[in-house]
Amino acid sequence: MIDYQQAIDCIFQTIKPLAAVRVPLAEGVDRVLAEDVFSLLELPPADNSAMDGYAFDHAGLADGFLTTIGFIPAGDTFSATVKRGEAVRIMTGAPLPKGVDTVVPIEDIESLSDNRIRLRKRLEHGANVRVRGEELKAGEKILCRGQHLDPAAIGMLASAGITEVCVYPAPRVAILSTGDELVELGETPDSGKIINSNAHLLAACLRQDGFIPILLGIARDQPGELEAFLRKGLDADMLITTGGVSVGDRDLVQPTLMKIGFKKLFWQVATKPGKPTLFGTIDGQPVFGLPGNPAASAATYQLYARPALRMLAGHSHPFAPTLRVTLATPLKAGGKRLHFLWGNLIIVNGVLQFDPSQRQGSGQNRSAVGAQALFPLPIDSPALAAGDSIDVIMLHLPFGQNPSHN
Ligand SMILES: Nc1nc2c(c(=O)[nH]1)N[C@H]1C(S)=C(S)[C@@H](COP(=O)(O)OP(=O)(O)OC[C@H]3O[C@@H](n4cnc5c(N)ncnc54)[C@H](O)[C@@H]3O)O[C@H]1N2
Ligand code: MOO
Repeated sequence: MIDYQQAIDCIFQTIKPLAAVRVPLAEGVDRVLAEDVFSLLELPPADNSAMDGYAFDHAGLADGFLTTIGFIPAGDTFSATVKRGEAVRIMTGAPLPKGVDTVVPIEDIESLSDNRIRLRKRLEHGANVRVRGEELKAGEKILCRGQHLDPAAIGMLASAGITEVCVYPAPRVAILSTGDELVELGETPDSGKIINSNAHLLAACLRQDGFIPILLGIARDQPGELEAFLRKGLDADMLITTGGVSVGDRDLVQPTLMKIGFKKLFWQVATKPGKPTLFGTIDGQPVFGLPGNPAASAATYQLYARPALRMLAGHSHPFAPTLRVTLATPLKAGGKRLHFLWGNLIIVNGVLQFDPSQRQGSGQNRSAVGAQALFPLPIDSPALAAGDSIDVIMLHLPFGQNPSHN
C-alpha cells in the first residue's frame, strides 16, 4: 500500500493540461491562460485627470490664483491651449488640454468673482494626473501563460482591447455510481436500497470548482453492464466512479476497467478515509475509482480528483494550500493510517482555529457538511491538546460567520 505523498506525487507526474481553446473573453473567467497576452492599446490613451477639479500649468502658479477659461467633461477634448495663470474645469477621466500638467480637486479651491479661483493648498507638480501609457503600453506583455483569469484580469484584458483568449478548457467529468443497492433521487428506496447521493455530492463539488459534471447514472454490480457504462465515460476529460473498489465479492470496478485498457497507477493508499482509492489512465484519460462511502468520496475528491482537475485545467498550483492554525478541541492519538479529519475554521480574536467535526465516519455524508478544512492527523501521532499548532488543508474560506462573533 502506498502513502498519501506517493499518491499525490503519482497524480502530479501523470496529469498534463488539456488542449487549449480560443474563447470569447467573457468565457475566459476562472480559466488559465495558455499563451502570453500583449496589449493592443495604450492606457490611458492620453494624459488625463484623476479628479473632478481644475487643470493648470504648475510652473505658472505664482500666487495661487487662476482664471478659469472653460470646461472639459470626460469623453470630450479641449482644443485651445491653456496659458499660464489660466485653468480649465475638468472632470475625472477627461484628457488634459495643451499647456496644463496639474489638477486641483474641486474641494481644494475657493470660487471667486470674475471666473477666478484660489487654491487653498499647495500641490506637487503633476498632482492628480494619470499619465498616458502609465498602465499599459501598446504591444507590452500584460499577462503570462499560466495566469489564472480572475475578474480583474478579465477587466484589464478588456481595457487592452483583447476580445478572445487562448485558455485551457474546463474539464468535463463523467461520474458513474456503482452498486446494486442504489436508486436515483426521486425514487423510493425499498428494502436494502439507498439513494445515489454520491453522484449529487460529486456533481456539486465539480460545479463549485468550475468543472463540468456529466452524470452517467448507476451501473449494477454486473460486469457486462458495468463495462458498457464505463465505456460511456471515455469521451470525457476524466472519469470518476464511486463504489466497488474495495475487496468485496462485488467490487468489480477495477477488473472491469482492466478489460477496457486501464493502466493502473495506484490502488489502496494508507489513509483514512480513502484506503481503497484507485487511480490510473485509459488512453491518457485520468480515471479515479473513489470509495463508495460518502465522506470517503468527498475526501478523496478534495485530496486527489480536485488537484488532478486543476492540473487538467492548466493551474500551476493544483493542490489546496495548507495553513498553520490552532486546534480548538483535543484529539485522540493517530493510528496506522494518515487520518484526514473534517473540521470548521473559526476565527477567534482574529486567529484561525480548527474545530474538528463531531462526526468523522466515512459512511456518513454528515461528517463533511460545512467543513472548511481537512486535518491530516499523522500516523502514530500522540494525542493533541486544544491550542496545539497544526497544519490543515484549506478547502474553503471560512465565510458565513457572523462578524460580531469573531
Ligand atoms: N474487508 C474489507 N472491507 C472493506 C475495506 C477493506 O479494506 N477490507 N475497506 C472499507 C473502506 S475503507 C471503504 S471506504 C469501503 C469502500 O468500498 P467500495 O468503494 O467498494 O464501496 P462499496 O462497497 O460499493 O460501498 C461502500 C458504502 O458506500 C455506500 N455507497 C456506495 N455508493 C454510493 C452512492 N453512490 N451513494 C451513496 N452511498 C453509496 C454503499 O452503500 C456502502 O455502504 O469498503 C470498506 N470495506
Ligand atoms: O477508507 Mo474508507 O475510504 O474509510 O471510508
